[in-house]
Amino acid sequence: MWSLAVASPHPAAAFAFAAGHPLRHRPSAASDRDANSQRWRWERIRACSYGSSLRIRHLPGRLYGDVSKNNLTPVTVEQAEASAQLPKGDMWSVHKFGGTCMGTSQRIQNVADIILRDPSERKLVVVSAMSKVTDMMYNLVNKAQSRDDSYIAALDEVFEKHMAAAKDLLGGEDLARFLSQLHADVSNLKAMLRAICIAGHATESFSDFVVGHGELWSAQMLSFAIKKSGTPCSWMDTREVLVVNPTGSNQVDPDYIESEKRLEKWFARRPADTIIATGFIATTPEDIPTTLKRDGSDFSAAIIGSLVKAGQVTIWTDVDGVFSADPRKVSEAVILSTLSYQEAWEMSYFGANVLHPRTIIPVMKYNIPIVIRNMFDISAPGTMICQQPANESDDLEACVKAFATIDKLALVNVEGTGMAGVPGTASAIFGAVKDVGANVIMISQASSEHSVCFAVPEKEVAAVSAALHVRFREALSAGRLSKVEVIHNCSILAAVGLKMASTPGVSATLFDALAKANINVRAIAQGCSEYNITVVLKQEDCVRALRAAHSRFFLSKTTLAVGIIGPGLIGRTLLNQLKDQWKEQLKTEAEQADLNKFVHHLSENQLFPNRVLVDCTADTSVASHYYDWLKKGIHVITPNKKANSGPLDRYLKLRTLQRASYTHYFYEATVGAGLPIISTLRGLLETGDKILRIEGIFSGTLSYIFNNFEGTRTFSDVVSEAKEAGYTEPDPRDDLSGTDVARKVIILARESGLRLELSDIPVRSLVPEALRSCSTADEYMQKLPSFDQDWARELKDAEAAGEVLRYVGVVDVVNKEGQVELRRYKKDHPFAQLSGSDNIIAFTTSRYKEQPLIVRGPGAGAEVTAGGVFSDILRLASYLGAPS
Ligand SMILES: NC(=O)c1ccc[n+]([C@@H]2O[C@H](COP(=O)([O-])OP(=O)(O)OC[C@H]3O[C@@H](n4cnc5c(N)ncnc54)[C@H](O)[C@@H]3O)[C@@H](O)[C@H]2O)c1
Ligand SMILES: N[C@@H](CCO)C(=O)O
Ligand code: NA
Repeated sequence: MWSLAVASPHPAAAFAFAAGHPLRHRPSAASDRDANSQRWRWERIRACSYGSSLRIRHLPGRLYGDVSKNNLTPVTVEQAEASAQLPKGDMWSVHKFGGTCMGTSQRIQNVADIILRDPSERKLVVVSAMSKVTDMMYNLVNKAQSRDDSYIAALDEVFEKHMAAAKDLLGGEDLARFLSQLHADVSNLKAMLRAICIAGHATESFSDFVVGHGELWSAQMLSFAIKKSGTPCSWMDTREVLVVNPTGSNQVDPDYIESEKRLEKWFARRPADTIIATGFIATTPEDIPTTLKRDGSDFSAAIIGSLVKAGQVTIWTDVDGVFSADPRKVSEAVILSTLSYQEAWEMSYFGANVLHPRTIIPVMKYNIPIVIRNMFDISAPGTMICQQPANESDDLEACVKAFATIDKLALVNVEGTGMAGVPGTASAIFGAVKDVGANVIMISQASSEHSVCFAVPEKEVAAVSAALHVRFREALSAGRLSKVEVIHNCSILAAVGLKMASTPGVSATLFDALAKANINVRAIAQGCSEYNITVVLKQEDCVRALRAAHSRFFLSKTTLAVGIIGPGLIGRTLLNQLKDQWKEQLKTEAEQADLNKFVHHLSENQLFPNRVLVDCTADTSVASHYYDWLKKGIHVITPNKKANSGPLDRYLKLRTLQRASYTHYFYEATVGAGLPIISTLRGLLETGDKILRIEGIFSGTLSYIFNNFEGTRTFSDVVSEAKEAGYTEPDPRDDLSGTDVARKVIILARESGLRLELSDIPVRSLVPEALRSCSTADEYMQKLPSFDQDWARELKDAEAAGEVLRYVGVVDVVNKEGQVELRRYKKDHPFAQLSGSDNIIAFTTSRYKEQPLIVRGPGAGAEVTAGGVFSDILRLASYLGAPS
C-alpha cells in the first residue's frame, strides 16, 4: 500500500492525502497490459509493492492455504470441507461450540445442521451457554449476595430467553419436556438464590452450581434439535463425568483417571453415537459442582477429546482461524492452515485470542489435532493445530509462522558491577518481584552479568520498582548496583515458529526489517527452544514494527508512505505516472505547505512502516532538510541537484550519515534524468574499476539548443523551445550559465571520490554579461533576442571550419579537476551526432580504456525525469524487502 502526500508553497498547489494507494488500483483492464510502457511499470509495481500477488492468487471470495509455504492457492468450498479431514471410522469426532455460536435459536439450529453433516460415526459435542447467559447467571448470584431483590426479575429474564429460544426451535413433546425441565430448574434456582440472599453470601460451589445452568439448558436444547431430525442423541451433564481438582490462581487440574472411570460408567448407562455435553462445568472428587473457570468450554472439549481419544477436536468460533498477525493491525494477515502445538501455545500466550494454552495440553498428549473453524463461514477450512507437519517447507519465510504483540508493558533494568559472579542476585531480584505479585513477561541478561532486564505489565511496575529499591537499598548506596531503572510505554513483538530453531538468518531478517523501518529495539529475548524471538520496543513503534516484520516474512505488500514535495513539472508528471486521482484532491484539499507539518503528517500514520520523501523542487532549503529526514529514518529520493552539489562538508556529512544508517538516499535523476548514469558509475566503482575520466554532454537544454540551432531559427527562439519542452531548470539561466552542468560534474566527481566544490569548476557561461543582472527569468528571456546576432556569428565561424558547437562537462579524475566548456567538434564526432535533448556520457576507466563506456539518450524532460524518480522509488521498495 502506498500513501502519497504532496507539498508546495503555493496555497492552491499544496495538498496532502494520506491513505490513498494509487498503485493498488492497478488499471486492471487487459488493454492496459497491452500498452507497453504501462505494462512494464505496472508489472514492476506489482512485483515490488504487491509482492504477495506474485505468490498468492486471489479469487473472488476467500484466500486459503499456507502462505508460509508459498503455495497459497484458493480452494473451493468442497475442497475446503474435504481438507478439514474429519476423523474416519469409529473414532470420536469432538466439536465445541462457544456462546456466540449458540447465541439464538437460529444459530442453535445451524449448529445442529453442522453436527448432522459431520460424517463421523461418533460425535461428541461440547457446548457453552447461549451468549450472555453466563454473565446473566453471575449477575443473579451477585444481586442475591448483595440482597438486591431484582435477582427475581433477572431470573425471569433468563427463563424468558430460554423459553423463547426453545419455542422457536422445538415443538410437541420435546418442547414440553424441555420447558418442564426449565420450569423445575428455575424454581429450584429461585429457592437457592433466596437462600443466598438471606445469607448475604454465596460459597464458590453455590455460585458455580447456579452459573452452570446455562450449559445444562443449551445442551438439552441442542440435543432435542438434533433428535428432531431423527438422529438419536443424548445429552451429558459433565458434572457426572469430569472430575477436577481446584489449584491456586483460579485454575483446575483434571483428574483424568477418575474422569475416565466415570465416563465409562456413563456410557454403560446411556450408549449413544451423538452426545451433547455441557462445557465449562465439572465436579470435584467430593461431588461438589465446580467449573473450569472462565472460557472453560474449550478446556472441557480438550479434556473430553483426550478421554475418548478423539480423532479430532473442532473448536467452532466466529473467526476463520489463527491469523499470522492481529488482522486489526495488519490487514494483510493470513489465516494459517497449520500450526504446531507449541506454536499455538506461543500464539495463544501472546494474545491471539483463539485458544487458551491449557486447552492444548490434554490433546497434545495423544496427538489429537485441534481445528479452529468459523461457524459463520463453513467454507473456510480453518487452522489445524497438530504435531509439526512433516512436509513443511524449509524456506526462511516458512520459519516464522506468526507475529504477536503485547502492549502496556514496562521494562525494568537493574544494573551494576556488583552483580557479576555473585550467585543469588537474580533470585533476589525476582524474589522481590514475586513478593509484590507481579507477573514477569520476559527476561534478558547479557552474559557480562552487569545488568538484568525484564518486562512486567505497566500497571505492576510501580510496585516492582519500589520493592527493588527497598530490597537493594544497601547495594545501591554502596554502589554495587548503579541503578534500578524503569522504561515505560513498551510493547513486545514476538515472532513465533517452531522451525526458527534450525534455520539461520531468521533473527537477522527480523532485525533487518525493524532497522529499515527505523525502529529501535530496547531488549531482546530468545530462549534456547527458539520457538519465539521476543523484542521489546517503544509502544508507539509497535504497529509499524509488526507490519514491517510481517511484510518481510510473509512477502505481503511492502508498504511505503510517499511524500512528494513540489508538484511542479516533474512532481506533477511523477504523480501522473503513479496514476493517482491527485488533481481532484489538490483542488479540494490543498493547504499551505509547511514542511515540518508535512513530515509529521507522513510519519504519524503507524500503518506505514517505511516512509520516503521525494523532493521534486530545485530548492536549496528543502535539500538542507535531507540530513534530518534521514536521521529520522525517512528515506529521501530526489532529482534536485542542490544537496549533492552544495557545500562539500555538508555533502560528506550527509553521505556519512546515510552510509551508517539503514536509510536510503537515491538521486539517479540528478544527472542525465532517467538515464542510468549514477547507477552505471556506482556499478563500475563497486566492482573495482578505476574511473579515469567522465566526459559528456550533460545538459538536455544545451544539447537541444545546439542540436537545433543550425541557422534557420534564432538562438533565442531555440532557447524558448527548450523551455517549452520542459528541459530547462525552473530558471533557464541555470542551464545557460553552465551552472546546471557544473552541478552534474560535481555530483559525478564526488561520486568518483574527488573532493571538489562547485567553485573549483571553471565554467564558460553562455549568459551574456549584460543579462546576468536580470532580476527574473522572464526578463532574461525577453532580453535574450538582442544577443541573437552574436550567436549567429559564433555558429557561422564553427560551420566554416566544418565543426559544430557543443557544451561539455569533464570530470578529470586523474588530475582531480573538472571543466565546463563550449567546444567545437568535427561533424563526424559522436558528440556531433546527437538529436533532441540527448545527453551522452563517456566513462573512460581502467577497464574501458581504449573505447569508453557510453550512455546516451534523452537527458531532460518531464516524463524521463519522473520515470527516473519512479524507478528510484521502486528500487527503494525492493531494498525494503519487496521481492525483486
Ligand atoms: N526538467 C528536467 O528535465 C529535469 C531533469 C532532471 C532533474 N530535474 C530537477 O527536477 C526538479 C524539479 O524541476 P521542475 O522542472 O519540476 O521544477 P518546477 O519549478 O516546475 O517545480 C518545482 C515545484 O517545487 C515547488 N517548490 C519550490 N520550492 C519549494 C519549497 N521550499 N517547498 C515546497 N515546494 C517548493 C514549486 O512550487 C513547484 O511546484 C529540479 O530540481 C530540477 O533540477 C529536472
Ligand atoms: N535542466 C536540466 C534538466 C536535467 O537535469 C537539463 O537541461 O539537462
Ligand atoms: Na540519471
